[in-house]
Amino acid sequence: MKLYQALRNVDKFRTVFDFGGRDVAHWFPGHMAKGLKQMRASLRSVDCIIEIHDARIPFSGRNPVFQETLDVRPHVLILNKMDLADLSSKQRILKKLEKDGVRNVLFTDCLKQRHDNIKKLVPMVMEIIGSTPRFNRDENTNYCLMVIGVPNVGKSSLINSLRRTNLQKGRASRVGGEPGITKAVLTKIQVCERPIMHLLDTPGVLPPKIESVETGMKLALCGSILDHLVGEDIIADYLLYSLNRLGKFSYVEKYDLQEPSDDIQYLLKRIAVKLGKTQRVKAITGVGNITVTLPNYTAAAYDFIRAFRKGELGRVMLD
Ligand SMILES: Nc1nc2c(ncn2[C@@H]2O[C@H](COP(=O)(O)OP(=O)(O)OP(=O)(O)O)[C@@H](O)[C@H]2O)c(=O)[nH]1
Repeated sequence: MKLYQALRNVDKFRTVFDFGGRDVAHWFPGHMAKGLKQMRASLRSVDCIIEIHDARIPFSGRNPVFQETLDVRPHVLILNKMDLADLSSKQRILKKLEKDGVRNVLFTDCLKQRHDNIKKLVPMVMEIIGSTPRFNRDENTNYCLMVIGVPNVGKSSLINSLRRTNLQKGRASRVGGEPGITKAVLTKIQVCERPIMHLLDTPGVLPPKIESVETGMKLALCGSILDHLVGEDIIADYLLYSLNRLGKFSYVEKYDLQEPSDDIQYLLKRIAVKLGKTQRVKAITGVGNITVTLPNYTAAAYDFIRAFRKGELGRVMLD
């Protein structure tokens, strides 16, 4: 995509997104409150909290209930899916997090077979625990960590990655493409032999109250809220708005457009035609029956969102 071509359009892009008076209350399934309660109850036996969040939204959608635990236990924030994130402003992110009291941050890509930062986690945790008086069991050399995070952020993948790295063992935790796959509450899984370290895997929990519709939309875009609860069409529109705002125009070439567009209907039509996601519908008109070809907007929206989540539309920073 030629930059000058794209820049010609910049004035045409929306500068704010119209959420159309949406209410996020129903995006938070009730069963998550139960998960949170169980996690709180288990905190006593935990030496360190590993909070995992999406690197594309380092400030949005972290559960404030998790943040409360920061004062209670040592804490590491893992910003996962770094392969999908534009980390050119990494220093700004780290500074802002530090201002918010988050000092131990690690960026990870859990899909990589061997990732250096995954190797760093155990030593980092040991150092943090070592510099904090151990609360409950001075003599005990076994460590217990709790992994927390919003749905679909990669908790299971992290655990599997740690086991691969530290124990040369395979999968212990089921990885899923849909939010809410980790259903069994608090499974204890060993991730290291020396020292003996266990992790409590927890179900993904969303904040009880999502701070704004925009935060909800960012969580949805990153796959933490079931698409149909929010609506594929609006997620796709928010994605287009975000890509344009960030100047990420690789969708133009991918979908054979002439130039960037801010019109989601137009884009979805093009995607539907390109991918053959169209339906032939019989229409009865005043002059007889005709067959028209209609784009399947929902299927096209889904494809657009999926391409983004696979990283095919470029790396982004949504915060
Ligand atoms: N690109 C990318 N994808 C990842 C990464 N880590 C995990 N994923 C993918 O994200 C999806 C969710 O991963 P899981 O490990 O099941 O996430 P989870 O947090 O355990 O999910 P819940 O059980 O729903 O809470 C899967 O499709 C993973 O393959 C990463 O570092 N990069």
